[in-house]
Amino acid sequence: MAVFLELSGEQALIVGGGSVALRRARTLLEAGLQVRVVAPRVLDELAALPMRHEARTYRPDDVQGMRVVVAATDDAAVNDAVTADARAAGALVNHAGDAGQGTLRFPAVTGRAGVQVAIATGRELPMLAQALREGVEGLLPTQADLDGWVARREQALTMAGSEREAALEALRLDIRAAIGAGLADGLRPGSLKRGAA
Ligand SMILES: C[C@@]1(CC(=O)O)c2cc3[nH]c(cc4nc(cc5[nH]c(cc(n2)[C@H]1CCC(=O)O)[C@@](C)(CC(=O)O)[C@@H]5CCC(=O)O)C(CC(=O)O)=C4CCC(=O)O)c(CCC(=O)O)c3CC(=O)O
Ligand SMILES: NC(=O)C1=CN([C@@H]2O[C@H](COP(=O)(O)OP(=O)(O)OC[C@H]3O[C@@H](n4cnc5c(N)ncnc54)[C@H](O)[C@@H]3O)[C@@H](O)[C@H]2O)C=CC1
Repeated sequence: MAVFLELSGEQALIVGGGSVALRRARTLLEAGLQVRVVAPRVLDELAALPMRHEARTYRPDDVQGMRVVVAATDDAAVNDAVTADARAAGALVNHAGDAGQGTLRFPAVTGRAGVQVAIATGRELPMLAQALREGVEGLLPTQADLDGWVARREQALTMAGSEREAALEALRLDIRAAIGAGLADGLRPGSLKRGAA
């Protein structure tokens, strides 16, 4: 199920301190969560982030009170245990090595000016998610586009009856045309390579 979560200010636990933990820490901090990391060793880039680090191995009571838990150690048995403990404690949990055990999957994300696009492949194929993300990036409207469209929509909503419908339809067509222009640009000959012809 695809949803956008509003978890600003909530507590998150990341178990593990490697490159996956670093990616998850950046995502969670950007979303405004308070991040605690439990791992004997963490990457320097992770240590530099505004999070609390406890330099030790995982203990089952670490998940208590957490809204989000990430199991990202290099030990599959530990990740399995963290995931089971977190589920039992009612937290949302991501298992880095076997996402199907958890309740949270992390998509490839792109966005601009509040518009967000998240991509999941329904399997473990991150390079497809990354390629699709790159394809979508060029379609994102600018802040000025968005401001103009919001103003036009608000104006249309003050109208009544067929006038309102016509104004909304004109806006819909203009938005589609703008996105379509971005698509056409991305599909110029040679810009999409499907392997040897
Ligand atoms: C299930 C999922 C996790 C989940 O949802 O919890 C998952 C699983 C696994 N990834 C693996 C490997 C890598 N993943 C990345 C990068 C990303 N992986 C992401 C998502 C997901 N990865 C979810 C499915 C997404 C989907 O397909 O819908 C992205 C989009 C988001 C993010 O993680 O931040 C982010 C790109 C962000 C961006 O650029 O926008 C890189 C680095 C790179 O490519 O540069 C590598 C190393 C290269 C390689 O191996 O490909 C492995 C093998 C591990 C092993 O070695 O055993 C597994 C596990 C397995 O396959 O079992
Ligand atoms: N979802 C994804 O996109 C990806 C998932 N993976 C999976 O995620 C796992 C982790 O990958 P990396 O971050 O590259 O690992 P890594 O090897 O760089 O880091 C492992 C971390 O786990 C910590 N750790 C080990 N035992 C622990 C314990 N008992 N308690 C707390 N911390 C402990 C270590 O101190 C270290 O910080 C991989 O084993 C793989 O299964 C790997 C690459 C991408």
